[in-house]
Amino acid sequence: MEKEKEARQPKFKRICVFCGSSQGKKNSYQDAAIELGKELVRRSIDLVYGGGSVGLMGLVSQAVYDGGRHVIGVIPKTLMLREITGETVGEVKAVADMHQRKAEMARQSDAFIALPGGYGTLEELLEVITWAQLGIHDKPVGLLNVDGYYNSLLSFIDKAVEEGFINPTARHIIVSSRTAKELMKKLEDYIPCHESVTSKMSWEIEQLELTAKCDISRKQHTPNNCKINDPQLCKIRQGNSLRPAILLFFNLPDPVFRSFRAVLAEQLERDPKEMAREWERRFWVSFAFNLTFCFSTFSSAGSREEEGGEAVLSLIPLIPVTGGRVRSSRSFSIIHFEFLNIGHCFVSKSFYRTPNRWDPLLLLLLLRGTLSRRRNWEA
Ligand SMILES: C/C(=C\CNc1ncnc2c1ncn2[C@@H]1O[C@H](COP(=O)(O)O)[C@@H](O)[C@H]1O)CO
Repeated sequence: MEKEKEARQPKFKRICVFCGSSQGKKNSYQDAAIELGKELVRRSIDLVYGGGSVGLMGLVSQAVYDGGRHVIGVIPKTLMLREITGETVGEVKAVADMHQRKAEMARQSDAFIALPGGYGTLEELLEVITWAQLGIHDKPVGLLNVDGYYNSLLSFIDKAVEEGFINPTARHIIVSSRTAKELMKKLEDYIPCHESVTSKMSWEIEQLELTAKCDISRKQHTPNNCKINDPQLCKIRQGNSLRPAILLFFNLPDPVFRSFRAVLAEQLERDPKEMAREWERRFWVSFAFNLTFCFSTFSSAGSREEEGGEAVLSLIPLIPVTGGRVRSSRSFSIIHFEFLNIGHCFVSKSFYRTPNRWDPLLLLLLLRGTLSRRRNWEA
């Protein structure tokens, strides 16, 4: 029964559809847009698209909306005039510009599909393919090749592979098909097999660094507005405990722990082996620190945020002040402690909500995790 339920779960919750703001000359293009909308509905998938009701965009969004699924139209404020884009069905997300629109559409979706379209569609399609190649995301990208509309693009891409401009493994990023049903199936079966230029996590970290820097410069220019603008972080600063996060870190399975450490080493421009040795040397200091941390709470007392835009967290009452930089993204935050050059940890946002109370079970888990970590400490 459980298995059956699992099998019926859609693989994708939301799919982003790129398509023409014009309808195209052949009826088959319009039929395909409507058919794709209906296929999403049949599979209980919501739609993310560029907003508005013009062209194929209007047809696909109306079909999904009429089928009772959620529709999100992401649209730059300047394009919001009804004369330009028509009425948007469902939810409208206003963004500042075309760059933000693409980022938001990508962030909201689990996969991408391009229907026939013009420059706008091609640009959006090629961008998500490029992002997949660079490892920014690993979501499938499908081309609905209605009546062979994209044959020449696919031949061109094959030529670019032949001529050595596209890596043959990256050719597989594009999944194409002539019908919506078949395309959906292929997208569900898609497994990324190209060599990513770099890992998704490195991109997220890079993004966090940038956000942090932007935050800092924003704060320097607006001294009265220097609070970190993250409700989750505010929760920490109001005194929530991060103990389980530390437990998470210490109890991580070895391969995950090592890959975190490798990412950190890369970020800190350190030799991973040397860093592992240093962590080992400082193990007991690190353990004492984390233990203390485990029974302490965060507070904003002594925060140096105003000065440099960095969150300096006070651990009270056991350690008066220790420094740490907090970088937040949608899915996780990095609390990068600089206490004695140890104690780096990644924190899942969901852990912020933990009730702030002392729990002997947490201590046991910490000890268990720490000791097993100690045994498997080597690089
Ligand atoms: C030019 C026309 C209408 C402009 N209205 C648009 N409204 C919303 N989004 C648009 C519009 N035009 C382009 N886009 C974006 O580009 C993609 C489609 O562009 P294409 O060049 O038509 O392929 C689409 O996904 C939107 O994100 C009247 O034709």
